[in-house]
Parts: sequence; C-alpha cells; structure tokens
Amino acid sequence: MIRDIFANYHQFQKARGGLVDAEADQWVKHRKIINPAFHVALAFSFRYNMPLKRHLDVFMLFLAAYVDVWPHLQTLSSDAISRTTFGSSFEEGRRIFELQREQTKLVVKVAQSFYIPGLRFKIKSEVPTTPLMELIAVCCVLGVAAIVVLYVWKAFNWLWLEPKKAEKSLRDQGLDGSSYRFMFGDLKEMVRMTIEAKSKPMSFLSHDIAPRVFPFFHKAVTTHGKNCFTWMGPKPVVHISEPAMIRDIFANYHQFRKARGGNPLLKLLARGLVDVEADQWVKNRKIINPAFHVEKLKHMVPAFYVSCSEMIHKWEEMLSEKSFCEVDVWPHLQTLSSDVISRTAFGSSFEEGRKIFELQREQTQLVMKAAQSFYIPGLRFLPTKSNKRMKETDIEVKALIRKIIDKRVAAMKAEETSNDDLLGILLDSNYKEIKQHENNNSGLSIEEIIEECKLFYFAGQETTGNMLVWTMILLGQHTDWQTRAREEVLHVFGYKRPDIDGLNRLKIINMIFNEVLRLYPPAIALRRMIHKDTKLGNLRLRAQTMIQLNMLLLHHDHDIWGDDANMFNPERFSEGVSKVTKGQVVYFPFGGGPRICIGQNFAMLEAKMALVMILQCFSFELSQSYTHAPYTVLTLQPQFGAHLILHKL
Ligand code: HEM
Repeated sequence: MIRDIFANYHQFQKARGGLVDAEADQWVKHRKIINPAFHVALAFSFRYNMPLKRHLDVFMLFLAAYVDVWPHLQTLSSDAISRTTFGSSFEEGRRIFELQREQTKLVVKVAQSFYIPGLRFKIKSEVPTTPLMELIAVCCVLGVAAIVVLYVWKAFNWLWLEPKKAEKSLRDQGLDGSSYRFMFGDLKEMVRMTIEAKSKPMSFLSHDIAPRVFPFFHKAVTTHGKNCFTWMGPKPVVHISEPAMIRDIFANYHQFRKARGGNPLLKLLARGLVDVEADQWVKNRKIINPAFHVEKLKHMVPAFYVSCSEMIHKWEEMLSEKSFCEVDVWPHLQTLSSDVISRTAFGSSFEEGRKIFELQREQTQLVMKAAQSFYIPGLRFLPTKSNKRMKETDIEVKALIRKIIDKRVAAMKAEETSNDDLLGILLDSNYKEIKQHENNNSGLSIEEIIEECKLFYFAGQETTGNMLVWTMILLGQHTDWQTRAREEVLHVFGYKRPDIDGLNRLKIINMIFNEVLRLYPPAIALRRMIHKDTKLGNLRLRAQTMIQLNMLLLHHDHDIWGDDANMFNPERFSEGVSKVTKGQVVYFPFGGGPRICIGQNFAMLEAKMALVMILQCFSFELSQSYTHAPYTVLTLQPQFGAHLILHKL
C-alpha cells in the first residue's frame, strides 16, 4: 500500500499546509527542470569538499570539548546549500539563508499556535513575542468576534424579533394585517403590484382609481379592515381611518412626526419647513407664515395673471387658423405652475428664478429616476454620470439662489425695493425675528432660506399643476359642469381681467376644486412616525411604528361619501366641506392640524385664476386619444398626459 501511495503521486497528493507545494503537471514541470541540478555526476564538480572539510575540523574540536554541536551542524548544512546553490555569489547567498532561517523560526512559531484564518495578514517581520502582546492579540481577536456576534444579534433582533413582537402586540389589540416576512416585509409584493397596475391603463374613465394607483394598500384595507397593519421592510405600518384618531395625529404633531427614511436623495428636492421638527419647525413656520398671509397674497395676483396670460396666448396661437385643436395640456400646466412660483418667489429676479426652476425640474427628474430603483445605501456617492449631475445641479441651484438673495439683501438695505414677493417677505420676516430677539440664532440662516426657496418650488409646483390638470380632465369629461363653471365666471367677471375679490366669490368653481381634490388628491397618503411608545385612541403603539393616513381611500369611501363616492359630483360640496363631512376629519387634501399646507390659499388662488381665464377663452372636451391612467410619482399624475380638444370661444 505504501508503495502504491508513493507511486500514484497524482492521486495521493501532498497534504496542503506542507512545505513542498506543487502538484500534478506543475510538479512534473518543476521536477524536470530542477532534476539536472541534482544529478550525481554534478555533485562531484561542486566545491562542497572545501567547506565540509573546514566544518569537519571544527566539529572534531567541539567533540573534543563536549560542546553542543547542533547549531554548528545547522550552520554546516546551510553553508553547504549556500555555496552549492549560488557558487561565486556565495556571500550574498549566505545572507539570504540567514534571513530564511529567521523567517523559518517566525513562521514555525506562528504555525504552532491555533490557526485563525486571516490572522496571517497581520504578520510583520517582528511578531509580538511578549506574553502581554500575545494576550492583547488574543483579546483583540475575541473583541472582534464579540462585536461580530453583537451585530449579528442586533440585526436578528431588528429584522426578526422586534417585528414579530410588534406583530403580536398589534394582533393582541384586535388589529388584523399581513404576516411579517423577513427583512422585506411587504415591499416585494408592493413593488410587484404597483408595476403590474402601472402596466395597463384603466379600461374606461372611472374615478375608482385606488386599485390602480394604490393597489397594495387598497387590497390590504379591503382584506384586513380599514384600521389594519402592513410592513415597510421590518417596520410596522398602522393604517388609521378613524376620524377621531386622525384628528389626534394631526393635533399632536410633536409626537406624530413626519416619517423620515426612504431614499436620502429626496432631500435634494425638499428640505426646509416640510422636513424640520419640534422647535425648529415652530421657528421656521413662524418666520415663513407671513409670506403666505392672505393680505400678502393679494400682491401676487398680478403675477398669477401674467403667467396664465402667457399660457393662454400659446394656446390661442395653436388655434389661430383652426376652430379647434388637440393639445396635451399637462406639460403646459406644469410650466404654468412653475412660472407662477418663479414670479411670485423672486419678483424682479424672475428670469434668474426661471433658470433655477429649470434646473430644479431637471433635478426632480434625476432624483425620481434614482429613487424609483431599488435603494442601496451609499450608491448615491458613486461617481456615476447622474450622481455627478445631481451634485452639480444642487450646487448650481444653491449658488443662483444665494446670488439673488445677496442682491435682494443689498437692495433692502438701500431701501430700493418693495418686498411683495415670497423671498422679500421671507427676508423681511426673518430680519424682524432676529431684531426682536437681538440674536442671529433666532432667525433663519442663508442656507435655510435657500432651502425654503427650493421648497416653494417643489411643494408648490407639482401639486398645483396636478390639481389643474385633473380639473381640466374632469371638466373635459363632465362638460355640464364646465358649462356651469363658465356661466359663473362670465357672471362674475364677464371677459374682464379677474381680480382677487371676484376670485374669492366663486362658488361653483370652489365646489369643483373640492371635488377634484377629493377624487384626485395630489398627495394620496400622509405618513407619520412615532419615536416612543404612544397611545392613540384605544391602541398602544410601540416606538418606531409608522402611521399611514390613506387619504385616497378615505376620499373614496362609500361609508363616508355614499353610493356615489366614485362619481364626480361637485354638488356634494354645495354647503361647504364641514357640512358634507359632518365636521369629521375624513377629507384633508392639504393635510391638517398645525402642519397643514402653508401654501393652501396660494394654490387655490392660482388655480382659480388659471381656470377662470381658460373658461373665458376656451371650451374643451376629452380627446379620443386621452388614456385614463392616474399614477403616482410622488404626486398623483396622468401617466400618458391630458389630451383635450380645445375650441376657441
Ligand atoms: C393643490 C396644491 C397643494 C396641495 C394639494 C398641497 C398639499 C399639502 C399637504 C397634504 C401637506 C401636508 C403634508 C403632511 O402633513 O405630511 C402640505 C404641506 C406643505 N405644503 Fe402644500 N400643497 C399644495 C400647494 C402648496 C404650495 C403652492 C406651496 C408653497 C408655495 C406649498 C407648501 C407646503 C409646505 C411648505 C408644507 C409643509 C408645511 C409644514 O410642515 O409646516 N404647498 N401640502
């Protein structure tokens, strides 16, 4: 057997970890090349006789003196190898073998201790030799192992134990919901259902849009009840539809804070007031409030008018030779709302403002594209083309806003400007706040003002554009309401330029907007997060629970709105919102409580001005090419645009 083992060296390979390492063909090659060096005939030509003789002499001497011959025999053999391997370079060879001997000692010492993979990368030419250093090394290894175990435990706790505890607690309190699935919760199902719903338009123009726009949550609420829970990764999301609870959530904004998380890239779009909490929010809101005061909005009406006139003029040009034409009004309405913000935010610096908002629009597209793909932490720091562009755009936008602010501050100091635009009012209010407290920290910094300006665009542009586009789509479908609206407009203004008093008197138009915001609210859900265990109604909620208020589902709920909940019927608002909702918090397109939308009056005034001017000049109906496909990209939008047939009146 031993013979066989030696003979079949291909099968019985050297156990790894040994000194001689090559195997199979590699071994055949090495052996063939090295063999001649060890040929018997050659051995005689080597000059090993000389060192051997010298060493034998010394050896005899030692023997005579009974000395320890072991080191001398070691030197003898390495000396012999040195001379026979390197010949005339024998001295350098000797140095190499000295180093090799030291290396052998070090390696053998390390190899004798317990083998821990990876530890060898720590080996330096001086390996710790004192017991203290060895103890430290062992402690380090144990420390690292303990940290790894701790993190594994924490991850297990976060991804499994905590969610399971939360699930049990919610079920014990009578709530039904989806069973927690490791790490992803309901995310995969949510993404799958959203992609599937988005892949086909609605078969006919129904306003029962929740199954398409909000498929996962619509199904969850239908299956588990209106108050139920789902999972956003390992976090429980409790869906609340009880009006009393919703009121509490809005009122206690210190406890029920805005839900952070998601893709941090979104912060490139909106920070400022929507993003801050607690005392910081109180301070910001106090300073920004005057910019949206009804009295101040009066001065913005002319800017609304100019922006609307430009859009109307474009449509008139399209119609110049024809009695009607098809227009996708969606991009026009988006331009209108961003133009309005440019003018009202930056007044005389409107052209620079326009440039900023063009950049912001590009930024929104880039961010939304990135945010729609699966979020991998840290990916945003990679120097990809789009990451670089987002960073450049952010820097460029901030620099442009800063320039406008600097110019404005200088003009304000020289008393050369009136402060009727959002920026002017904001700077003025900030200045008063600082002066009142005689403390710079009581006001907003320039960076904070820059963020607020960016927010005006982000919060005000898309939302108002959405409200207008759904209004035109619905009035294009329900032309009877369009006729009623036009009658009111002509009754109040004739064909004259609309003014603020007239706009405030419009009743039918108000009812129409309320109904549009009920069926197609730009923000379809609001989220909150609790940071410590909290009581809500009869529920005890654990810290880190998310709360979701499904505005879209509540706005379409048959129990609240009756059998015609999915019908367009502005008449239901004829006696005001509180009459139809019986004073309950079930209708909240602008949010509620102290954190209600600061731009609500601004948006309504702008939308009224636009609709009045459109109705004065055109009639319109839905085109055959319109495809009904509401979907959300942050806000609720028409996926394939809004194709209408416009007729000049
Ligand atoms: C139809 C148009 C609009 C709709 C439907 C709308 C909707 C909303 C909603 C639902 C919230 C509350 C979010 C939450 O509680 O989580 C909100 C907050 C806010 N909106 Fe609007 N918005 C509109 C127009 C505007 C405009 C024109 C501006 C400014 C120019 C604006 C600025 C803000 C700001 C700054 C907040 C944060 C308020 C705070 O946290 O104190 N919005 N909006």
